[in-house]
Amino acid sequence: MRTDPALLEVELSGLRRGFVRPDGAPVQVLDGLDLVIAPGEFHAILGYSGCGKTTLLRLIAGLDRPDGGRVTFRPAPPGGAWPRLGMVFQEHLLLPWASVAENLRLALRRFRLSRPEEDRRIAAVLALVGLDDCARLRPGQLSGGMAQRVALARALMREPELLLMDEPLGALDALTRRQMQDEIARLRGRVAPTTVLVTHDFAEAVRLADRVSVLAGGRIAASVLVRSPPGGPPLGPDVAGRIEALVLESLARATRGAAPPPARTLSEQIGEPER
Ligand SMILES: Nc1ncnc2c1ncn2[C@@H]1O[C@H](COP(=O)(O)OP(=O)(O)OP(=O)(O)O)[C@@H](O)[C@H]1O
Repeated sequence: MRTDPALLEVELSGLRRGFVRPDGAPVQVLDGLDLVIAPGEFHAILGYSGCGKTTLLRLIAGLDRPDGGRVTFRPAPPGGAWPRLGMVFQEHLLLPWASVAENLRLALRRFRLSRPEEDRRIAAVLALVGLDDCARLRPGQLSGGMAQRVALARALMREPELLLMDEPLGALDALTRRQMQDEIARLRGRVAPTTVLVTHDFAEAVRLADRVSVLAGGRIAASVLVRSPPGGPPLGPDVAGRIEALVLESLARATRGAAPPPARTLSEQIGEPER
């Protein structure tokens, strides 16, 4: 486990959030959810459509408030502030009339940096996502995969302590999606803030994450360790397959209301010596 004190830990304790449907019926989306996201961990949240993944991400981002429970960051940001966030959504949300570079510059607006420092950061982050030549293009001139790379670059511009991604590859075709998974895995070798990825796709979750948590019935029904330590080498297809099966089984059990106790180590989960 990485112990860099600069990396952020996120603890969610007893989180509750409910809504009232248009027909007046109450819906309790999160119902006493507990979860610890370890410092520097890439944590995937997996669950069926409508189970509350986006609701959870919005609470972690501070875009919404829980009805009960709390979100705690360690180390605590000074003055009770929220940590520096980077967010990526299914849609790239780039401004169509602005160039790639200007879209990235807008992400820095609040930081009041000098123009040369902004230019330096824009060039560095475009190089990081492999789009050095695209600074002057507009979003309409980019492919879907390129636009999502710019969205990722924009999230990284702020040098986030916490990177939150809500189905970032959900709008891409299968081949581009696979390419972008490789791209995210490559980036992870160079930039590694604590990361939460929300996805429907369990193969993607297992491919990218250090830990996969299954959200069902308003709580974390199972939490499966995939890589130990975080950011470790990719799994062989055999181990990945067994972990995918474990995640699916957890999801099926949770749907039946029978949650397994959370296993702690890779070896406990799949019966292999930990690497
Ligand atoms: N502001 C709101 N008002 C009323 N209901 C809401 C609100 N936000 C979310 N919900 C409801 O809460 C439930 C969970 O929504 P949420 O978007 O968190 O699910 P999700 O797991 O992210 O779904 P998907 O995978 O389809 O994006 C849904 O039934 C949704 O209709």
